[in-house]
Amino acid sequence: MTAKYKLVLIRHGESVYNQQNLFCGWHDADLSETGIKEAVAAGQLLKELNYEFDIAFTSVLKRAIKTLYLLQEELDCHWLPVIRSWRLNERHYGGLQGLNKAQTAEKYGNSKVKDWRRSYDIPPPPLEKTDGRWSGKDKQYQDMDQGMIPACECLKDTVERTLPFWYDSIVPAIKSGKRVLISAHGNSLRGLVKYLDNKTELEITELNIPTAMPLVYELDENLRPVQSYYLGSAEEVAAAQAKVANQGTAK
Ligand SMILES: O=C(O)[C@@H](COP(=O)(O)O)OP(=O)(O)O
Repeated sequence: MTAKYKLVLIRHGESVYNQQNLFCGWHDADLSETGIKEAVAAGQLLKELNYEFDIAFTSVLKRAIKTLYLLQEELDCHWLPVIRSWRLNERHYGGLQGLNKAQTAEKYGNSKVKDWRRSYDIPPPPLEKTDGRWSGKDKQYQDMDQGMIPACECLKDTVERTLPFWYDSIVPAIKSGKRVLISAHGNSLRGLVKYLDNKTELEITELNIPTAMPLVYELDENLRPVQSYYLGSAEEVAAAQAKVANQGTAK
């Protein structure tokens, strides 16, 4: 198989919720100081390696939008068309949003928290519409059909709302020869990786995506992966992935 297209995926830099080890989901957390530095470093790395883009896609959450902006800053490409969609948002973490991951594991057990975080089809507990954390009150979603706003999502739900955007907006851009950058989230990207790599529901439970490490997909003419790799050393990537995996275990 010959690679025809290159696609770059990146999870945003560390957010303040990541820093405090809180479930974030659709909560619009900002980048932490570390997250800003991580995004700048990722942009510098892309620049050093001569990456250039023609279009970018991101979510409607500021941690992904600001990460993209910082990459554009380093790549000197603020002219880049940027398409934002709620369909690239993080998975909705329902009633877990705002709770500490390690404390939740102490309360419910590591295995339950791993099911909530990494299983394909086990959803976290739902949020009630009366809950102050209900996403329907956030400005981003005022024009959206309120019936589409999730109370919680498992990875399967996330994949089901991300893939229409992949097919309708991202695929045409790639096929027209545009070099595409996607700045998104741990789980919206896990869903996309599951789809691209055709991973099983079991395999995807062991996949963790680190913050602000560019993940390159080389795709053939049918957009099937020829190869994929992180930019950065294998040790660094493995350590960052292990750190993400361990966030959900009781301390
Ligand atoms: O919602 C969250 O807490 C994290 C992912 O959490 P885990 O599934 O890794 O617990 O999302 P992100 O920081 O990528 O937007």
